[in-house]
Amino acid sequence: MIKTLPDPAPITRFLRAKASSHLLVVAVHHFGLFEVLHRSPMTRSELAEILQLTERPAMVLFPALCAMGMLHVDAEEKLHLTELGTLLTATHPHNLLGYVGLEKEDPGVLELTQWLRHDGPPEAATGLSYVMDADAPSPMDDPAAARYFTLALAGRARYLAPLVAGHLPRHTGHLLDVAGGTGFYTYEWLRLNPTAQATLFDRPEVLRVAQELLSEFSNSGRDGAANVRERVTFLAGDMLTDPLPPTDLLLAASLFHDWPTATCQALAAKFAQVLRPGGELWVHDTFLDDSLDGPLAATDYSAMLFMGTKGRLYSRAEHRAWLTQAGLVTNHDTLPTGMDYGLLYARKAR
Ligand SMILES: C[S@@+](CC[C@H](N)C(=O)[O-])C[C@H]1O[C@@H](n2cnc3c(N)ncnc32)[C@H](O)[C@@H]1O
Repeated sequence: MIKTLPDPAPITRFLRAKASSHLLVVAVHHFGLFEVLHRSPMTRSELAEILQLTERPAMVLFPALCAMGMLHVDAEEKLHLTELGTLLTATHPHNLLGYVGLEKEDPGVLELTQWLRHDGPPEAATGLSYVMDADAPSPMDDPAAARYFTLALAGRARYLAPLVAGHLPRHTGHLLDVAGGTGFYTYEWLRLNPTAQATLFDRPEVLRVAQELLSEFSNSGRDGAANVRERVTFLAGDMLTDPLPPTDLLLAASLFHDWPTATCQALAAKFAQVLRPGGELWVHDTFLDDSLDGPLAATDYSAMLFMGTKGRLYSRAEHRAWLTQAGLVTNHDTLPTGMDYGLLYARKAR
């Protein structure tokens, strides 16, 4: 049935398209970015310093403006205005500053400006979804909010999980699905691997919802679905601080994009440690291009994540750097799944 469905990517692209609009207005009218670059091309870090942006906001804003065709990156890694971008500078006789300025007081634009300046909400960690750490109470630990946010991901997981499971190795061993949410990625993989075992690791309130969804999955009548239940262990915990069980395969689906770079590095190292020799760490996510200038679907998604979590989207090269630092062996395979998502993986030496 899944194969006959259209890829829902256009829906999520339109859903997130407001991010481009808001980022453009912020850059033009609240940060003066186009005037700065009009005076002189410069590297990302030089521009971030002038605009007083830290790494995460800069890595949301600059790739987005490149993806929109307003900036480009030269061979020396300097950002320039494109010819289109110069239409947003005051000295251009045909500039559109007044027209774009009609949106500068839009509440979404003002909120994004504030978040980019603070690298997050002005009051620490309030309003963040999908993350649980020591900074503030998490909605993922509130029964109603955990149910709401987990079920919000169910449609995406139902579509993508069979595609992900089809790419993951066939195995008789153990899969650890960290921050597994609904559990659909685990259930679909176990269906294809009839003697394997899996652990779904997440917050306790999320796992309550995942157990209900497993009942639905087990009773679906699909081939191999009925005996999945007896091969899943639900393990509640905090992936940042609690020990994780040893495993042959580890799946990190839509996980790294919720966290800042330093946390991603620490998690990659922790995940690598629990892999058995020859084990594999699989990442399922949307990736920025390694050139950090698109694609637009990714830069819009990255801005939406910036406004809701502690993370952003990262490039494959950024992921591979963490995995290599963690002692794993990476490769250059790119495995698209759907909805602008893809897989990458790294192996632990035997
Ligand atoms: C964006 S969702 C991804 C869920 C699932 N992997 C998917 O792709 O549908 C992030 C998940 O991370 C979980 N999470 C956040 N902080 C966590 C923590 N400290 N320990 C364990 N899980 C955590 C959340 O409860 C949520 O289910």
